[in-house]
Amino acid sequence: MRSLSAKNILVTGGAGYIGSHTCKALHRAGYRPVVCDNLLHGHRWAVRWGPLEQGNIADRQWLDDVLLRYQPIAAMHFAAYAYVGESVSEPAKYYRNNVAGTLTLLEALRDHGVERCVFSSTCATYGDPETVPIPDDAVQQPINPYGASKWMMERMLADFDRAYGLRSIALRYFNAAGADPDGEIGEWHDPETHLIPLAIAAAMGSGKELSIYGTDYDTPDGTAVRDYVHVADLAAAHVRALDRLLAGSGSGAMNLGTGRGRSVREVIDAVQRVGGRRVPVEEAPRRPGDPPVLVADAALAQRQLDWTPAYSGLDQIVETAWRWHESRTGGGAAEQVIDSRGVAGTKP
Ligand SMILES: NC(=O)c1ccc[n+]([C@@H]2O[C@H](COP(=O)([O-])OP(=O)(O)OC[C@H]3O[C@@H](n4cnc5c(N)ncnc54)[C@H](O)[C@@H]3O)[C@@H](O)[C@H]2O)c1
Ligand SMILES: O=c1ccn([C@@H]2O[C@H](COP(=O)(O)OP(=O)(O)O[C@H]3O[C@H](CO)[C@H](O)[C@H](O)[C@H]3O)[C@@H](O)[C@H]2O)c(=O)[nH]1
Repeated sequence: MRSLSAKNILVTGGAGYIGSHTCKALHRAGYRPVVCDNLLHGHRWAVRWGPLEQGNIADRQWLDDVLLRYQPIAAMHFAAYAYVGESVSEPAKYYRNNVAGTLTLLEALRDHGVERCVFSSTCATYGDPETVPIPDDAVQQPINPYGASKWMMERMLADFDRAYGLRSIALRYFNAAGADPDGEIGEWHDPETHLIPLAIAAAMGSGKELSIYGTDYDTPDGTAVRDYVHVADLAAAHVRALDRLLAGSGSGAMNLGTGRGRSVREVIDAVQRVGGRRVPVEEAPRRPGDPPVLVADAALAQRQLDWTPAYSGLDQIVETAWRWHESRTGGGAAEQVIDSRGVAGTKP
């Protein structure tokens, strides 16, 4: 059966955290997100604004079938593995899924005449930056396989543009955080490694102290500094990038961040302030591969997409994340589970 909607957008990884929030924004903007996700890290409950096609982007036959049935006018490509630490110990897994998977996807898009793609890139492509805030045209020198895989994916997209006319915008997000302001969806990674959900879980009594990874950085309070940007702002930027491509713009790449850095201790203070509960902490050594400071200069997104973050105040981010976490867990600790790899995580 063929769906004749002229506004179908193929969204790989649309059952994941940032992808699902973007599906909601796409739906609001009048598009129909067609989610392609293998549900390895994504959730069926997060797919609410269009159909779910379950499969792996490395499966060309499955992709052909989906592309034939929906005939999307563009793609958004979120599907990837994104654990920096794991990418160091298991690089093959990252190059296989992120790079080889993307190659299969791009070939399929090319062969089915899909000529527009918005891509999830990351500040991890910059490595340890020379200048902070990091300009959009800073040198990309990734320092871990995850960042390298994303850099390679950007390169592939640029080459596919030159050779086959596939126009793309790579959005290099800084630290995605927060949850849908309406409380419908939110962040649920398993295992969770991100600072804000871990700090909230610790405050709610997960029984685990929050480790502060590094207190000896050359920063005002000694802890690492990041640029936290609300996931709803990222979602809005994706829709703007898509509109821009559909209006005929050429390819590009740009940062998405607020331009404001927050230290780990500032984030902990915000969680305590918003949640009204203490975050139990322990000081721990630096996490390998963590740059001291990552802050965006998002001038290009401001100029080309007319994008400025609307929800990315730190307290706003923490409030939405706290509410989401509370709605999933009832304000207590989430059930602890051990997955097949022996990694501790939480169950929604
Ligand atoms: N979370 C962040 O702070 C952040 C920052 C910068 C960039 N990014 C990038 O944004 C994207 C989304 O991140 P997220 O935090 O939402 O991650 P996520 O794990 O929640 O979402 C990724 C989704 O892709 C799916 N997926 C992975 N490999 C697949 C495959 N081969 N075939 C089909 N589906 C597959 C997963 O099941 C998951 O639903 C990723 O590409 C990530 O690298 C995230
Ligand atoms: O338990 C924790 C977890 C994190 N941190 C610190 O908090 C900061 C933020 O860490 P996150 O794990 O939340 O985010 P990252 O900056 O490591 O990672 C994000 O940015 C990366 C680019 O560097 C990738 O794009 C990745 O997908 C994205 O989640 C870092 O300084 C980290 O060391 C802690 O102190 N304790």
